[in-house]
Amino acid sequence: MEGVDHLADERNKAQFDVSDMKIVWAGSRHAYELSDRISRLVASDPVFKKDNVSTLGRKELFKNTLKKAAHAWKRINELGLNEEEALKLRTFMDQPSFTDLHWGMFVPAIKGQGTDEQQQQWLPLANKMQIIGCYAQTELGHGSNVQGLETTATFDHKTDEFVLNSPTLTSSKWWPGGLGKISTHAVVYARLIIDDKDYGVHGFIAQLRSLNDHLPLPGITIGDIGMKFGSAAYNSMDNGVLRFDHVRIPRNQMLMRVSQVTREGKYVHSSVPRQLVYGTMVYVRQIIVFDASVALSRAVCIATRYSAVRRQFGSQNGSHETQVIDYKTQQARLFPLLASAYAFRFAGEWLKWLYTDVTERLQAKDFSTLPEAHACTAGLKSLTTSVAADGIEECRKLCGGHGYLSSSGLPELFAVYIPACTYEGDNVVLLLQVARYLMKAISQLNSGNKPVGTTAYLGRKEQLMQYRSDVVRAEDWLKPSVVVEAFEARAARMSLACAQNLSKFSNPEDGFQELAADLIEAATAHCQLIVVSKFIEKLQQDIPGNGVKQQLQVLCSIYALFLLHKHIGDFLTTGCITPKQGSLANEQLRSLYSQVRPNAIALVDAFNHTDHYLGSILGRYDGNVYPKLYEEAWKDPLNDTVIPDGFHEYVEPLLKQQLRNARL
Ligand SMILES: CCCCCCCCCCCCCCCC(=O)SCCNC(=O)CCNC(=O)[C@H](O)C(C)(C)COP(=O)(O)OP(=O)(O)OC[C@H]1O[C@@H](n2cnc3c(N)ncnc32)[C@H](O)[C@@H]1OP(=O)(O)O
Ligand SMILES: Cc1cc2nc3c(=O)[nH]c(=O)nc-3n(C[C@H](O)[C@H](O)[C@H](O)COP(=O)(O)OP(=O)(O)OC[C@H]3O[C@@H](n4cnc5c(N)ncnc54)[C@H](O)[C@@H]3O)c2cc1C
Repeated sequence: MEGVDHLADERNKAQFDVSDMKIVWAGSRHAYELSDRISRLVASDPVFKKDNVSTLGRKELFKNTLKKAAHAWKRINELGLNEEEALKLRTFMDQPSFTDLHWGMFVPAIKGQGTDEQQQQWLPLANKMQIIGCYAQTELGHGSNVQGLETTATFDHKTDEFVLNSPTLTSSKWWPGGLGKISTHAVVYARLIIDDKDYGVHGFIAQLRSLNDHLPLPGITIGDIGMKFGSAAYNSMDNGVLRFDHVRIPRNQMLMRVSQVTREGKYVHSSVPRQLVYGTMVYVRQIIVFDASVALSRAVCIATRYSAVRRQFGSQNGSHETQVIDYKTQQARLFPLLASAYAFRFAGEWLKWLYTDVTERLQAKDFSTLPEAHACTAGLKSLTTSVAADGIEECRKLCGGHGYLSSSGLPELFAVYIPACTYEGDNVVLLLQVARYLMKAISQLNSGNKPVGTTAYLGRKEQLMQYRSDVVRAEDWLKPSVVVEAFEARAARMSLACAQNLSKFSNPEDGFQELAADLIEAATAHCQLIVVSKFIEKLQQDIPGNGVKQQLQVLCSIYALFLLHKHIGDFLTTGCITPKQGSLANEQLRSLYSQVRPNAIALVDAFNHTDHYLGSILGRYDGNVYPKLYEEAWKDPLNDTVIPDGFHEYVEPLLKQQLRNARL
């Protein structure tokens, strides 16, 4: 039944204009048109075909990735794509490769931490891909504890060079993507040593491989760290190991925007805060939040479309069985994830704005919003990637047995996505950073320092401690102010309780360690408040399109009330709401699920994912699942022959032996 839209009835039920929602999802008409054009370009290019990658061995997979990365670069140049378009093309290629780190971390690290001269020296080479770089920070012994890194960069007065060295096994760089087999250069994080004095971790540009024959330069040991989780997944990336044996680099290859070393070996710290050495991580965390909405939207799109196609039970007098999407349990698992995808999209948009704002301020030497930018990027990175990773796995279960098939696209999506909970900062470690930020804001309340930005609500401490929700009917929970107040009161009370408990310790650090589990719950409540608030703020904007705003209002209420339901313990124990108000929220949630139901397919269509990008038979736009699943099974390499390799060698003798035994 090629060409038939099996989901047409579902699409006809929609109560809003999908084409307008596509623009809201993309962020602007320009962003929509760009994504639409580039995703189709990639989907129609046979080199970017990806339905066979999960059956490739590591070497074949890696070669296939190199081929795609080279082809992407060729197409970018042939078509004269700008930076934004090129990024989209690599995104829709949908196969992690060394280029992600080159463009995503190496180039931004030089831009953020290099002086103007250093940028002029290195960026033209990197931008033309005459050199390929990676971000070599993590070591075998330390990832989270950046200050604990062991690689050294010792200044040699005589030669005006730094000597890079890996003094211990645990100082081996371990994990950097693109390092293992491809990068010619790296931004290497190492302890700066001058005259036996340790100045802490700084970034250095080091050449790793010859530009003539690609062999490692003298003194450099380098390789891939081996297979990772899943089949294809992140195995298309050459995460690497690197050791330096007294490798010399010129002094001007230390990234010197934040601090400098002079020819005389004098360490000079500029007025720029030292934390800017961590700036590339802030940049990438902000991208990762945006990416979380994309990853979750892919899984939700697959699970929603398939839930409308799949039928189980409920047939009466020969009628159709029930579509599984009509089961309330399916809705209660799926629709909060749909709402979360939208919520993270708008949180990501806001975070991008915050990041741009902080960058502009930094140029003007205003560093005041850097701590807020760090706390928000760290916290939202943690929150959104954890939800997206768990959400992808939930979507797999929502698709029943077929969700476990590689051709559902979900196992691959899960395997490639879950390291996002670890890379760019372990999610727990990052929440602890948020908790520190909150405790600091609270400790400053009495000194007249008014909290600003996302912690401004803590300034209304007295009012929030008095707060009691005035909800009396289920519909009251639809009012944005009612929701925001409840979330603010819960977050404030959790943080204030932690602060009070911390004050009982004579050594605050001991208290912080002891109360860490409570602190990350308070940090989570704060981050959830940010996402809820940003969704609500988005809805205060003018949103054109027939029925679009109404749908987003429903999703926003689902996002908030689902969280309230899930964390009901927090809201009750802090005394923000009563059990009765909690059950009214739940009642409202059920009604909201019914409102989403007719719009569900259109809401996932609004993501505008091509079938190529989704890479899922269950999530096909046309819903033609069964014939395609059946067809796909026959393509498996095991089905190339009727009798598999090894049968005659191992199984046939066994069968024959058993038959002989039976005859005796
Ligand atoms: C297809 C195309 C896609 C392309 C799209 C591109 C995407 C690209 C691909 C991604 C693909 C994955 C690629 C993974 C790449 C890695 O994973 S790279 C390695 C990442 N590593 C990490 O994230 C390590 C995590 N650890 C850390 O960030 C820090 O060391 C920690 C945890 C913040 C602790 O730092 P610390 O200095 O020991 O800590 P602490 O004493 O707590 O902090 C000192 C002060 O600095 C502040 N601070 C700490 N960090 C920061 C910061 N970052 N900024 C500002 N201030 C900070 C603290 O708030 C504190 O301030 P005060 O309280 O003193 O005012
Ligand atoms: C796929 C992938 C790609 C990567 N790419 C790069 C790259 O390109 N460049 C690069 O430099 N690095 C890269 N990394 C490394 C990555 O950034 C680190 O693995 C990450 O920052 C976590 O650090 P860790 O491995 O030291 O974890 P650990 O800190 O050892 O974490 C182990 C456990 O300890 C807990 N823990 C640690 N510290 C604390 C604490 N203070 N309080 C409470 N609990 C704590 C954590 O929550 C976790 O449960 C990559 C990693 C992966 C998986």
